[in-house]
Amino acid sequence: MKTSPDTSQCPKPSCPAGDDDCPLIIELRQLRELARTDGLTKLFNQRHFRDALAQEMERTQRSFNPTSLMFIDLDLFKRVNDQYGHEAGNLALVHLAKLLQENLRRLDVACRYGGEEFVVILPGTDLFTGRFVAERLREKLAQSPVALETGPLHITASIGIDTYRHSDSDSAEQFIARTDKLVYQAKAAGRNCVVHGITDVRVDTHISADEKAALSDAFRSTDKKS
Ligand SMILES: Nc1nc2c(ncn2[C@@H]2O[C@H](COP(=O)(O)OP(=O)(O)OP(=O)(O)O)[C@@H](O)[C@H]2O)c(=O)[nH]1
Repeated sequence: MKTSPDTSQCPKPSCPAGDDDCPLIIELRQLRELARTDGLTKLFNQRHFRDALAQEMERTQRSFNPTSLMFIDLDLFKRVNDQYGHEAGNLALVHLAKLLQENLRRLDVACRYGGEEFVVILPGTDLFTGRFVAERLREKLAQSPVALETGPLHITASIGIDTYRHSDSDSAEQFIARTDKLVYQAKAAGRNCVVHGITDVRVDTHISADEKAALSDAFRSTDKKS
């Protein structure tokens, strides 16, 4: 998974005198990275998310490969802060960020959208596979408590997932809005669950028969709370 801003496409700031160790240039590069990183979780921030999503949607238009988008919102997080303190809340946010880093593919883009809300862009991923990934993350989070000094803290998240296809005419804002809305449906459904957008699920032809079978099994339990 991409865990730090990919600035490889942009021209790198360079020293006019050709000094690779120029302190000003090093600082400029660091500032550029900071502008796209969330300070607490070290994931990408919302600014990078918007640029990356626009890029993937454009890629979908050119390549016909769908792009899936996941919104992940920690459940009853205010209660965590109120009961265990803001520092414990911060640890929970870092815990989720680490879980995302460890359980996503290299090309997936995980970002902190703001507060206790995270987003993941899944390039080249249809809704069928995306739902499977979302359910796996939901389950992993529910089963891996945050290790606080006072003991384990169990947290869960509500997840919305939707897909942008070549035939879609949505803007990035519309795609974001329709996916974000699904999180509210997941909250209304009782939290700790995955809600997806469209239902005409298509099996990704690039996955093996074994993977398809595993996905089908997982799908039967998808959207259920553990
Ligand atoms: N510790 C910590 N808390 C944060 C941070 N950003 C936002 N929060 C807290 O996240 C909480 C979000 O609370 P709400 O929006 O009421 O939602 P919730 O309690 O998670 O309830 P539901 O979303 O309905 O499950 C607020 O108490 C914010 O103060 C942060 O960076 N660190």
